[in-house]
Amino acid sequence: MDKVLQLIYEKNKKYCSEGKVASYIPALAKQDKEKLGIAIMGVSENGREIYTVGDVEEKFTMQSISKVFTLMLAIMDNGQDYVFSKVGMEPTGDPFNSIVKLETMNPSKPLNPMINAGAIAISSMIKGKDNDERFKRIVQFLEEIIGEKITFNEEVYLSEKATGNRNRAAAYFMKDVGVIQGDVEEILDLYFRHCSLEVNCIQLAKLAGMLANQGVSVVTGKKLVSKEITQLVKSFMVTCGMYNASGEFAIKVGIPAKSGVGGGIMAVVPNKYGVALWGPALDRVGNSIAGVKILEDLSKEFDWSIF
Ligand SMILES: NC(=O)CC[C@H](N)C(=O)O
Repeated sequence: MDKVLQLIYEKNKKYCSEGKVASYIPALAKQDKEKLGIAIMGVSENGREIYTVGDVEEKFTMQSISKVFTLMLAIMDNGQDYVFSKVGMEPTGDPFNSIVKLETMNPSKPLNPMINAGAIAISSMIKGKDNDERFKRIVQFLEEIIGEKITFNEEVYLSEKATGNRNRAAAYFMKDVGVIQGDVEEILDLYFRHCSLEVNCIQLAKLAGMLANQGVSVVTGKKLVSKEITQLVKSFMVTCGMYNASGEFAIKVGIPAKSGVGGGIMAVVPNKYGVALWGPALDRVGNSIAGVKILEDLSKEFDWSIF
């Protein structure tokens, strides 16, 4: 694995210069687009080693990858019936921050929990006496999976909070039509906070490992999520995880994956590997440009497609 990984890394490094770092969140524009890291965590009982190459120790913000974990918490807090009475299960051909379909859906609800509007609605369902407690529960959930502390990027959080007006528009619309209850600014604040949680590739591979391992932490061996819920979120990752490029990704790579505009991609090879990529240079839909190319090569090389 190590040798192949190195070759695939070298072959695809050039794509970094073809992409662009996200700049609509001003603090993300400071990221170095030449960074690239890959971490692959084995999940089988006798093969829990971790293979790495590149910038795997450096932290980046999870952004949309955090939506997978808030969705699991919201389902554990409220049950599937409630969650999906407010948020749909269908993919979209529109960008992740689009609000165009919010008004035309009947009944009015966001298409799925992986687009921004859906994830904001999911944030409103996380239980806790106040925002600090809700945020702490998200952090603790992630820490339980990887068995170590998770950090938070205050600069990115404040930057998005100051500029995230499209998300604000989606949230106020959803309040108006009854998709979300409660204080809109508080809900947005929780959403911006969980998007600004930081991981490195090694930690992200461990998070993916829990999903590959049907809800059992590969670090602590603790069962944290039911198999049913991990299947549900992996299905969303297949149909909606790579934004409006999810169809092409399913054809070319064929595994559940979720990307974030910080340049991270979390991918899952069921029962085998938790996979993490990080390259802040993004393609036109907002996925790590080198990350997607690397996943295509890895999937071909190791026959990862689930289809
Ligand atoms: N695609 C993403 O990673 C989007 C997350 C980002 N925080 C936003 O709301 O725009």
